[in-house]
Amino acid sequence: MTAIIEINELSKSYKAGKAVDGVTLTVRRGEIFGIAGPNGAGKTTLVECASGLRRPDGGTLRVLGLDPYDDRRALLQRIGAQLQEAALPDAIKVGEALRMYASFYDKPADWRAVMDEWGLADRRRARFGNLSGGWKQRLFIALALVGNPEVVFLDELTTGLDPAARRTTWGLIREMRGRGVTVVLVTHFMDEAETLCDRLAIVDRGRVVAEGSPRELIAEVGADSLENAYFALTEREMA
Ligand SMILES: Nc1ncnc2c1ncn2[C@@H]1O[C@H](COP(=O)(O)OP(=O)(O)OP(=O)(O)O)[C@@H](O)[C@H]1O
Repeated sequence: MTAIIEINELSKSYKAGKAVDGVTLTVRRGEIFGIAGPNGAGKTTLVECASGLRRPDGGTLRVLGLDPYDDRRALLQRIGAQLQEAALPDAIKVGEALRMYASFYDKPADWRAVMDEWGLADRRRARFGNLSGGWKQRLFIALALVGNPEVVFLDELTTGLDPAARRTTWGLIREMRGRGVTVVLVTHFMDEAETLCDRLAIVDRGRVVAEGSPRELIAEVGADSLENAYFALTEREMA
């Protein structure tokens, strides 16, 4: 399988210290790849480096064959990123948001078709601020896809959702993969990673402590679930 993201010995420090400390990992085209780890492990920093938002201090990083920071104009045309809630004004309507985001891309998808595909047509005139958490997430997914990206980065997409909305969102993420989009998913939920991810990396203190399919990680430490494997791999954090 072709690598779509190749990260080699990547490091990034802030004033307080190293956030990413020699990370090496590969994401393959067409997979759902999870990044899990305790608070402050460096997951968001890693994703920000991969999507061209931060410049790493060391190591190499290629996304779709591009250097995310130096080639970020070209990269931004080919990736999708989940917005933070604050990125949209409450008053914007669903249809307006999709049309606006489509205009940022050279070769966008047909935003009306994306709106239909993701079940948002009935809410086209609804204002963002009036949507429930589940519908906001659905809009964020549609906005991440409106540029026709090859890779999508999702950071804690299901945090704060009720169980039904979470399950629906899992279905939407699988649908993305079904359409050939590679998905990088930062998550705190091991049930989510176990059911959704083809492979994942567990990151702790800026380093990858394990990488593989959920089954491989479970076998690596002889656990009975990914959650217990996660605790075994990161347990010194708990002490
Ligand atoms: N903009 C920033 N300036 C300074 N320090 C930062 C910045 N962003 C993150 N950090 C620090 O870098 C480390 C890694 O943070 P990061 O947000 O990448 O971790 P994370 O794994 O995504 O955490 P969480 O699960 O809590 O979201 C933390 O110690 C954090 O305090």
